[in-house]
Amino acid sequence: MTVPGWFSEAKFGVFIHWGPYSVPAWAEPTGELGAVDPEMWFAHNPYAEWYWNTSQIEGSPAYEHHRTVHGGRPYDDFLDAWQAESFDPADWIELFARAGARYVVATTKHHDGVALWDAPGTGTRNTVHRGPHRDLIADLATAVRARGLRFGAYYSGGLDWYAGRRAVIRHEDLIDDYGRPHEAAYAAYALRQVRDLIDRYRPDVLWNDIGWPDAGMADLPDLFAHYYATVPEGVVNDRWDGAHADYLTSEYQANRQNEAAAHWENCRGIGLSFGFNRNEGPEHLLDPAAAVRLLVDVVSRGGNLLLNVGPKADGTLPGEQRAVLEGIASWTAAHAGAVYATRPLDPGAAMSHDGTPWIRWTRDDDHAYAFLADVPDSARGQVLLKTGPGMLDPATAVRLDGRPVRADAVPDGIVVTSAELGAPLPTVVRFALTTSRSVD
Ligand SMILES: CC(C)[C@@H]1NC[C@@H](O)[C@H](O)[C@@H]1O
Repeated sequence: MTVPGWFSEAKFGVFIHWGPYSVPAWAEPTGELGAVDPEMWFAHNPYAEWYWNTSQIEGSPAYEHHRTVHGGRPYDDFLDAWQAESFDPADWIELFARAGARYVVATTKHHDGVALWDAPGTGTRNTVHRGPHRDLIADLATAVRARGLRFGAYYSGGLDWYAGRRAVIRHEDLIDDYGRPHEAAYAAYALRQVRDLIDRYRPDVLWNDIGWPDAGMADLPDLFAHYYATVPEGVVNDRWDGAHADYLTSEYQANRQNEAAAHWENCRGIGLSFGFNRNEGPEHLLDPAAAVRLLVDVVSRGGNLLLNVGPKADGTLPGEQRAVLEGIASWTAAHAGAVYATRPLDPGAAMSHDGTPWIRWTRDDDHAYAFLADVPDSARGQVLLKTGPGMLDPATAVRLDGRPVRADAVPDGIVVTSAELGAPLPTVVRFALTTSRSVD
């Protein structure tokens, strides 16, 4: 499993889930994938992008909502209701870039089968011919690359409730493969669309989801060969039913075992949903400090964070989600050097710590970076960093935000003394790695 340098150095990407589901924008903020009782999941799905499915499960709150608010109208109506009248891709990408994102992955076709480009086989059921009347993938790819970021394409190969089987997925009668389409006709349909995405947009990331149709598995070696020939620095995720993976993915708290891989990416929403969910309040969203600490934790363990935004149907980013990205941006402005193009610090060199204080580490060739947060008042501005003997030079301690810091060697590490260490947003102290010991 190998990845191009740009991907391993990127550390942070932004995911975009945008589609007809952004019109109802309705789900129950039940909880995080991996922490919700699977028996509850489908009928109380917190993923607003699953609205077509959830709203067809009789007795579910989404079913009642769809009946009473939308009169049980066909889901297809939401494509025409989706106008994207305020869509300004450059504004989105500017915010993502300031927040420190190095790549952006956009849904090109989610499970509802609606394409955000003039996809072959969709006729007029796409955003070029209906709803926004725009090639949203071209708009986004152009804006992303104009800002110097990499562009990735998400494609739902394993589920397509329009071109594939329309089985409503309920827990109690869960079809062994979630009602996924496996027939040859759908496999050909999906293959043609992914090849079109490659040829038109040359995505730097090929992010497939929910696997690939059985009848199409034999097509994949040639598809990947074509992809790498077209995009030499391209990278492919792991959701192709085992056919191939340049890196592994985890989602919220699910598949965390994949984070032991050499290359991995954790993805989640800023809230509990990928598509915009009007029912989410501040209590359901990461605040800036939690988002930064999630990024730091993932990077300290050698992964990338792909953090999702769910735009509204009009093309604006929800204010609460913008605020989180702005918070990440202001922290990143002073601390980028401790995050990007770094790698995990050998556990033997220094210990991370959960709780109070919260401690994480990264390193580059010459320095180690300690991230400190939630230092209790009782610590009176002092934190013991448990480090291996002679690995870090306390005399070289520098706070990246420029505030004064003192570091003293003690028998089992280094004591750092500084004011205002207790912020929920991490304070970063940089140390020179001594040449006396290799810490790799
Ligand atoms: C991680 C993200 C891409 C999620 N994958 C599983 C989907 O069912 C979900 O809606 C979302 O796209």
